[in-house]
Amino acid sequence: MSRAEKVILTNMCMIYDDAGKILVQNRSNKNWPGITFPGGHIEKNEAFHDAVIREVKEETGLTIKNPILCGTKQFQTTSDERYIVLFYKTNLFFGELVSSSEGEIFWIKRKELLQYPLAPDFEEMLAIFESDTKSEFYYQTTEDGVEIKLF
Ligand SMILES: Nc1nc2c([nH]c(=O)n2[C@H]2C[C@H](O)[C@@H](COP(=O)(O)OP(=O)(O)OP(=O)(O)O)O2)c(=O)[nH]1
Repeated sequence: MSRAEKVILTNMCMIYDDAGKILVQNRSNKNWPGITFPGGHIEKNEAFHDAVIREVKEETGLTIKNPILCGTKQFQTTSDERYIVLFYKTNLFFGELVSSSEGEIFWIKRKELLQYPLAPDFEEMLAIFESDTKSEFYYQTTEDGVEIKLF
């Protein structure tokens, strides 16, 4: 029996600077709207590293260097696909900030993040981006529904 499964691969990148700021996107997509980090779908035959650099460029105008894989997020879609988000972070970037149709891009102070209308469960995702001991955000399906697990 085949062990292959349907998977959707995406990425997301936390870009931060040395002054305590992070770059956020106000997603205009009605599907999972709100403040989040830039990112998008990984294309067929594309290295994960190249995909995050491309998505950040498309959505922010910035060119990032040395994105570091720092975690994952997963859930099962209603079409029974495994939806995977690869989390990256970097403080190396250059270029001019330009927003895309995906949503406005702007710098905020990290300590003020919770004052913004975050995308659903983004605060828990951020815990993974910023943790040295946890690297997985997982929506676990239980008899009572779905719960967030951080591993
Ligand atoms: N649609 C959706 N996206 C999510 C969820 N959780 C989560 O981290 N994401 C992230 C993964 C990606 O960074 C981004 C995918 O957004 P999208 O589906 O609008 O894809 P996109 O248009 O940005 O992708 P692309 O066409 O530019 O390649 O959102 C979620 O529950 N639903």
